[in-house]
Amino acid sequence: MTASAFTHRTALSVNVNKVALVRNTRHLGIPSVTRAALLCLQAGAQGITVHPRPDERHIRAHDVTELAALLQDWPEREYNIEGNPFHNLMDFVRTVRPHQATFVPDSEGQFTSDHGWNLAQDAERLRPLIAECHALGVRVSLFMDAVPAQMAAAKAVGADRVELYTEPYAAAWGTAQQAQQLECYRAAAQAALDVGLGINAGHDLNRDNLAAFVHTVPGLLEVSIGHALIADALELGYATTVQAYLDCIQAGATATPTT
Ligand SMILES: CC(=O)[C@@H](O)[C@H](O)COP(=O)(O)O
Ligand SMILES: NCC(=O)COP(=O)(O)O
Repeated sequence: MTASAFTHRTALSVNVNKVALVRNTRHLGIPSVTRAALLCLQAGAQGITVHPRPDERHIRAHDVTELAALLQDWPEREYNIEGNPFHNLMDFVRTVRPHQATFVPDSEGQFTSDHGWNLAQDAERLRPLIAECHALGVRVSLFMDAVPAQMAAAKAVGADRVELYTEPYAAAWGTAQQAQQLECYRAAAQAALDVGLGINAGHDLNRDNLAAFVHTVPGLLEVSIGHALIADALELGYATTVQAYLDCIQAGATATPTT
């Protein structure tokens, strides 16, 4: 896969972790992760994101390879794999060579991502892994807190982009801290731009808080959104789905259904 084919500004990459989470509660293969990804791509999403955690609570190894095969049929769309490169991420990167690897400093079994890299501590360990990704043709984004002073360190270690961790912004949405939080992200993005980094963002972005973020944060290349988007997809689809089941019941009551 080549990163250069992907040029859309403020792309939406749909994180399908939560589809796998539901799928994993039965052995029936539904809902299908690849089918969900296909529907998102058909609906216009510019990319697909997964975060295959070591405990496989949601995305499993076969999902990563099946999604890579799907993305081969969508050459202008982006495949982004997130994870800790000191745990399982690099195995996926070496096998699949996604357009982008997002390095996230999660511990094994972590509930969800809740902080960015401490580069004062981890830069030297990250440097060779970033170089390996580049040798494989894979862009590297580092998951970072919105701290302007950290952006030069992200550039210095060899990252192409940073993904700004947006949970603090999302938590401040609708409170007196909203404007102050937005300013933190604007300043962090400007600092990243100033040193030549691309800017991604994600975590708890949703239909309420997204527009102001896109409007305020300069140079925003990509947002990856999973939890809220999948929840919305469920709710926005209830009416159609309930009607389809009522139609089945009606069909069974009025005629002998074909088997
Ligand atoms: C890096 C990031 O913010 C997302 O990958 C988030 O951690 C999703 O992971 P879960 O779906 O396991 O919460
Ligand atoms: N990188 C963030 C991501 O992929 C999705 O995060 P969330 O929307 O599930 O919080």
